[in-house]
Amino acid sequence: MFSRDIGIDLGTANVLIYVKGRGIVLNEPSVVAVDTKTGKALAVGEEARRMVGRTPGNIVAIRPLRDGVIADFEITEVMLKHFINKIKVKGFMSKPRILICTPTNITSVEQKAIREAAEKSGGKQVYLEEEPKVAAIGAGMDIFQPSGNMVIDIGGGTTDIAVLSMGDIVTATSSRIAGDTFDYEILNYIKRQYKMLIGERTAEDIKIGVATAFPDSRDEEISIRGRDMVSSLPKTLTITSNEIQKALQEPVETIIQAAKNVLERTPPELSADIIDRGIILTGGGALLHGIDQLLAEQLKVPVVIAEDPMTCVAEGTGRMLEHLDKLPRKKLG
Ligand SMILES: Nc1ncnc2c1ncn2[C@@H]1O[C@H](COP(=O)(O)OP(=O)(O)OP(=O)(O)O)[C@@H](O)[C@H]1O
Repeated sequence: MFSRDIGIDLGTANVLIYVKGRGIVLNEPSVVAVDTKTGKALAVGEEARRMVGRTPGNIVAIRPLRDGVIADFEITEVMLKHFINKIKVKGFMSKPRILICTPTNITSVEQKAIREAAEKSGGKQVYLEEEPKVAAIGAGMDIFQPSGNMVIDIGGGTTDIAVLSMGDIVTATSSRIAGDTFDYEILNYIKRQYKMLIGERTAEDIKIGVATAFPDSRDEEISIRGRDMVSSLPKTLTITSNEIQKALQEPVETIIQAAKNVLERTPPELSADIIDRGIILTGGGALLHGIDQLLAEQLKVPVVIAEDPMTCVAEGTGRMLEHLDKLPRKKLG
């Protein structure tokens, strides 16, 4: 066993771990299945995700980071420990230095909790770094030059929007409207329109399978199953892209508005750079069909989806691990 530095994208939907010299070695959902009678964790990650919405009464599948905050400190710690142990078993390391990415708007209490969870999971030194900065680096932007770069990272629980220059954030905002909100809006739409209850997993399948953010740009159908609210019996429905585009209008508009606010607060020289370089979209929400097209139309700036938007943050931690010794003292644990 030897010590290696590791980077963690501690996301509300997925956790990715990057080991220096190896690349991404773990990519699992941020879910823990807990026995409510004993309080014990029964499964973590992919195994626990398969249980979401399908557990008997005494087992709950918890997403400890729901909505971009640490909703459950203890379970977050259990999850982190489990994942770090899992890669240790593969023989990667003893006491690693850990770089963890967090959303921009987390409180100092939450920062402390993440740091402590990482330390208790075996981290020798823990460094915290803001997610949009690392996402931009992972997407291949050179944020260390004196010029403006803009990134919109749409994750499961948070959307982070930032303009970066000379290695730091110039203007930024973080919103809790992201991938989970899209699922929630779809679930509510089906409830309102068809009086049918569906689970979160089905809502996500609809989003991936047929949804679009840009009107009339996608023409797909999906057959879904749920429970009829009137008869309480199982029911099958066909849902189309057009109706889901309308159901998602409000949260999509909120993200556009947040991006406009960031642009309005951006110094003009940097705005000019952003027109030249375009905005980079990262995070799983960047894969929402048509979101790039709509943002480009509304913001009047070119918009590009990163090559592999869901791994940008983890890849970014990988690049930052090369310079861990040079990170500012304030970031040291
Ligand atoms: N093809 C797709 N179309 C639309 N949304 C998608 C697609 N693929 C994944 N997603 C969504 O991306 C989100 C997860 O993205 P990601 O893994 O980047 O989030 P995270 O980093 O865990 O969250 P956060 O940044 O909020 O902490 C989920 O809401 C998921 O449904």
